[in-house]
Amino acid sequence: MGARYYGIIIRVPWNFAVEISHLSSSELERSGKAKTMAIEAWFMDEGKEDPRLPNHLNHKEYVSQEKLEEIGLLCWQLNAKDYEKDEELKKIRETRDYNYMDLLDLCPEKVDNYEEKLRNFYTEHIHADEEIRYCLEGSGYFDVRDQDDRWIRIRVKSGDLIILPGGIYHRFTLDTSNYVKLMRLFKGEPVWTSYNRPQEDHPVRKEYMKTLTGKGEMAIKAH
Ligand SMILES: CSCCC(=O)C(=O)O
Ligand SMILES: [Fe+2]
Ligand code: NI
Repeated sequence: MGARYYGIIIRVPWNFAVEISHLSSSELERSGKAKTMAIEAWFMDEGKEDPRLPNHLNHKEYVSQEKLEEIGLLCWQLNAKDYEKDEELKKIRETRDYNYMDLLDLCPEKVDNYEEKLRNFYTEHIHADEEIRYCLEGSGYFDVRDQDDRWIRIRVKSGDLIILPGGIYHRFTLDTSNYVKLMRLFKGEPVWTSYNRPQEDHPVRKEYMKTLTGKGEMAIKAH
């Protein structure tokens, strides 16, 4: 005799079901107590002159963490004051093999060729590897391009850890506070090489573009 079917139907609130179906593997990967509260991000008005201002659109348009994950970004909020002993950070580093670490104190007294570095940071580029930055003090803006090539501005402040996937077009600027202290993490020997746009033939760029298409197709199938 086969298993008997008792006809139990579990009703799941509709929006709860939607939330689960939209849980990305990255969200599932993020375990532990680290807060996954959305980091602040918005679409940029590209016509504005001062890159260090927030440069919102006239009608502010914020970007969700889910949207950021769609384009391959990951972010956590940790306790920056405790970075030397933080178990959450330790776990992220262990899980993702980030064995390299250094600190970048972005001020003219501590950085050689400060102005030139800032200019390079704000020149649209990609890397062959992930860019992992953990903001310990101060703040700044990471701008990333979305699927439609629009700039999304991501505000990082003390406690924000952000991972940009290899191949994503991005840039960085200080904000009007003019100071940031960042931890840089890396898997193995660090490579900081930047490839300025256009890089459509770069193999890592091509791989990255495939991850976007893949997600698009899945989304269509799921509907
Ligand atoms: C100041 S760290 C962020 C700048 C950047 O994109 C990079 O270092 O590659
Ligand atoms: Fe970069
Ligand atoms: Ni959907």
